[in-house]
Amino acid sequence: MTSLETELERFAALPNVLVALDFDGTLSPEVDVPAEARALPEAQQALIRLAAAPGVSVALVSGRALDSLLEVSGAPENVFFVGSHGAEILSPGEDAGLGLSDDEAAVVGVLGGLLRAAIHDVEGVWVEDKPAGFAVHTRLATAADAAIAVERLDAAVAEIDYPLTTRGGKNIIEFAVRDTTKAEGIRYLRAKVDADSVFFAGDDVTDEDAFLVLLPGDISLKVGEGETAANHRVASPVEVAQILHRLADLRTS
Ligand SMILES: O=P(O)(O)OC[C@H]1O[C@H](O[C@H]2O[C@H](CO)[C@@H](O)[C@H](O)[C@H]2O)[C@H](O)[C@@H](O)[C@@H]1O
Repeated sequence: MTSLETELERFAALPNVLVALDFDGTLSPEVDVPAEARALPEAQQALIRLAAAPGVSVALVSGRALDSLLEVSGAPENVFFVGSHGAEILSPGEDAGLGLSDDEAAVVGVLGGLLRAAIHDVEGVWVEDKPAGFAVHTRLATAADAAIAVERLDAAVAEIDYPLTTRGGKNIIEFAVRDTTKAEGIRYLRAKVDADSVFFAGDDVTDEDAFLVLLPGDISLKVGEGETAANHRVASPVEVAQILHRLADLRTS
């Protein structure tokens, strides 16, 4: 396999490129309270450098609700923000809107109560509201309690007569009325900026959807352990930040 350095050099020499990045676990180390997550300062600095470089479009492609991503990312305004696993897209200078249908809004209204009732007495498990559904966090629960929560949640959502999308992730299970994935986000962005090549880095199972729609000549970077379709791997967000700075150096040299 071609080395990452060789691929970065080729990528940086192209006229028009897209650098797309997952947030939690990729730019930010994982923390117990999602609202307290922040991009590493080195990563934030690299985003600013890349977003200022001619012919480079930068995007954050996250499972977070768009508002939450805007709050924690610290990214400059001239980047693309893709939230809710591709359901919310904010392009620089444009408006974003999810626009749930009445049916979708009604399901979200009922779903939250069912999920909360299902896990209310399971220690360390809590429900995060999102625009198109909910994320149930189990990071602070024991493995046994997390398993109880998942069993109860499965039973609760079975009561809903609607084709919900369920997504797993790191200490999280999500239920949504939209079935978008990060693949749609990457496809949209590639076309929007007419990218000659795409770099995408991510750490979680939902990032695999994005890796799977990358094309020959794109660069895929998995962060941390676990099976992946990506071609390259690093151990942590610290190394991601170093790679982004290397890209910025190559692009501006
Ligand atoms: O696609 P991402 O940018 O990786 O977002 C995925 C989810 O991120 C958040 O949860 C994850 O990060 C938290 C903070 O580090 C951590 O506490 C939690 O265990 C992780 O699952 C966010 O809360 C979710 O809404 C996102 O879907």
